[in-house]
Amino acid sequence: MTEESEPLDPLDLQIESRNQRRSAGRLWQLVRRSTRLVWGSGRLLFVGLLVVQVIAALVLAGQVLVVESFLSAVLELGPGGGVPTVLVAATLGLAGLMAAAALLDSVRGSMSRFLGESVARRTYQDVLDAATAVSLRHFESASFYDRLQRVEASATSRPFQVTQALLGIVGGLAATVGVGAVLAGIHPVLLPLLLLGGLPMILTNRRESRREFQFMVAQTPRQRQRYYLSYLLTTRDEAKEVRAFDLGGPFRSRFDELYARYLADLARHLRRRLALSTVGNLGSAAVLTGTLLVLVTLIGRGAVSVAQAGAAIVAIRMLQGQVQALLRGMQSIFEAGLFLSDVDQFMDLAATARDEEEGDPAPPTFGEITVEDVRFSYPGSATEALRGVDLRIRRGQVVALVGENGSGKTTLAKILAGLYDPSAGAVRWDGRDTRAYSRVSVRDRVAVIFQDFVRYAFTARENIAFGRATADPDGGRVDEAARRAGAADFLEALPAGYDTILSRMFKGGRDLSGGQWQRVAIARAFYRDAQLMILDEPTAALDPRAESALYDSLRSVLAGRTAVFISHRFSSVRAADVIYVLDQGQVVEAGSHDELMAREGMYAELFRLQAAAYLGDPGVPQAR
Ligand SMILES: Nc1ncnc2c1ncn2[C@@H]1O[C@H](COP(=O)(O)OP(=O)(O)OP(=O)(O)O)[C@@H](O)[C@H]1O
Repeated sequence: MTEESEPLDPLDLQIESRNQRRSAGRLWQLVRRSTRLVWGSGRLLFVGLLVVQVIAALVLAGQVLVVESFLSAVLELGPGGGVPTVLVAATLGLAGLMAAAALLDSVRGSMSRFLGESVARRTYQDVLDAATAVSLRHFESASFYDRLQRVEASATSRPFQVTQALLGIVGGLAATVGVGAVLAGIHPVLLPLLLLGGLPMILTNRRESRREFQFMVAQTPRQRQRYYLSYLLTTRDEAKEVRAFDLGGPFRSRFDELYARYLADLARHLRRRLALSTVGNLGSAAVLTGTLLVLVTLIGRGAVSVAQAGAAIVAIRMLQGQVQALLRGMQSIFEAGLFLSDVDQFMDLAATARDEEEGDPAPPTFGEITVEDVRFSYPGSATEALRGVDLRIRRGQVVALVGENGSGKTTLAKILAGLYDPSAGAVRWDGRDTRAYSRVSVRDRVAVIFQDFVRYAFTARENIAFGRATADPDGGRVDEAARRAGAADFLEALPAGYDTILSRMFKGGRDLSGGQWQRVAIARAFYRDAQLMILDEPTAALDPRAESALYDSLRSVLAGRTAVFISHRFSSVRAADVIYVLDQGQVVEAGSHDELMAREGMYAELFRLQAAAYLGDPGVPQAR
């Protein structure tokens, strides 16, 4: 897994160049971005919470005032005298305000939890939309997976953090202003002193959240390896092989090792964070001590009364909490801001992909598809998978692609299906470059089934009808597609017929054999009813009878449509109208079976090799 020799991945650079400035401007920008996010997810609740925050701030300020009158009434109490009305009122007022503060706190907790979940839902929707919209080429990049992992993880927790941070800032500000005004009223010098106490924390918080983000970025690749190992150890398909090869132990050890490294890194990271926050807290405590000393001096000089001093201490205590809430909110928003930029950049990838999707709709059908000098390299790969491929496919033809492993057949199929754009050269439909059409409309005209088609853990009907998922499933067409693919008999025999879930993962579900699954996948392609059908090794798992039946019926199923199929079985290939032989990313031969046999080239050699293996012809070598 050495990355050094690999070409630079452009997504890496975006993280490197991430702007990590901390300034009032950036804070303002983040507050606006977060407000947009929260506002878009639940404006009523958000406004309600802001109102609650402001009321809570007023209640706090009110408490300081009531404490002052309470203390002066207590100090004026003479021995043996009755309890004055003002003291009773102050006591009741204080108790009422404290109860109100506690109540507001609970209300705020419930409301903000619900709002946080609503924001998470909205973010998750956006992330999933973007993940399905991004260009397929991103799925070739490790950095893309790292970012996807971070963004997915952030999508559930960070919106909540952003919501809390915003509310913390608003609440902290309101309370600081309210209580601060009361404190300034007691003596103006106390307020700036107290606010100064927040400064050391501002400075250390900045570094702390930057460290946090860097730590997360550094951990993501190893974290993904860990998730992958846990996936291998807990998923059904992998369970067979993991047991057969007794891989459970080795995978567990790797998992443990990765976890241990993570914990060691986490411990180091937390120690550094703790050191930073200790410095910040000690700084604040020093300023607070100074403030209290000033207060004592002011009492000594008679500049404030004892009752005022008592109220000031309560106010200082409260303000300290509020200033800290404000700072925590700011830190949180900076911290979440780094993740929000991650999310935004992820969304940008999807926006670029959507641009690629723009263009005229592809024509409903075509007379001829030409592939002209097409070249293609996978992102991050130095070698070309296709090196100047030319092809001509006429409407109604059955075209076969053959060649040895890694010769570029599947890559060509992906390009024909509109999943990738060529790096150079063009694919033309009746002379027009397909890049002029929206890719989604090109893909709409194509039905493609890859070797590693997906086995959806949904019903048999859905597995077939996903061939055209934008329309409601059509029962008649599902039956028809299944019949043509030779899947109808065994699907009808399932406990709930076409409504049986094709997985043991869910209750009442049944699994199918490899060949049966392949027929379901072929039925999915038939159901799509597209002008061009691309089948990548469609019969690899079929028994000889099923394979022969499929090819016998292929032309009638196609009914004048076009098919491109990839196969290593020459018995199926020979019936194709045109066969293209690929070798190391280039077409080296093309023609019908008879023409290619007469040429005595690569095709003839591979064909004879396979035929000899079947017939046991001792005159032909059976392996190279
Ligand atoms: N996602 C990828 N990223 C980088 N290189 C890839 C990727 N997929 C395939 N390749 C490389 O591109 C070349 C062509 O691969 P391709 O899958 O098109 O071959 P193929 O002819 O379909 O092979 P097979 O018969 O084994 O299915 C190979 O060298 C392969 O290693």
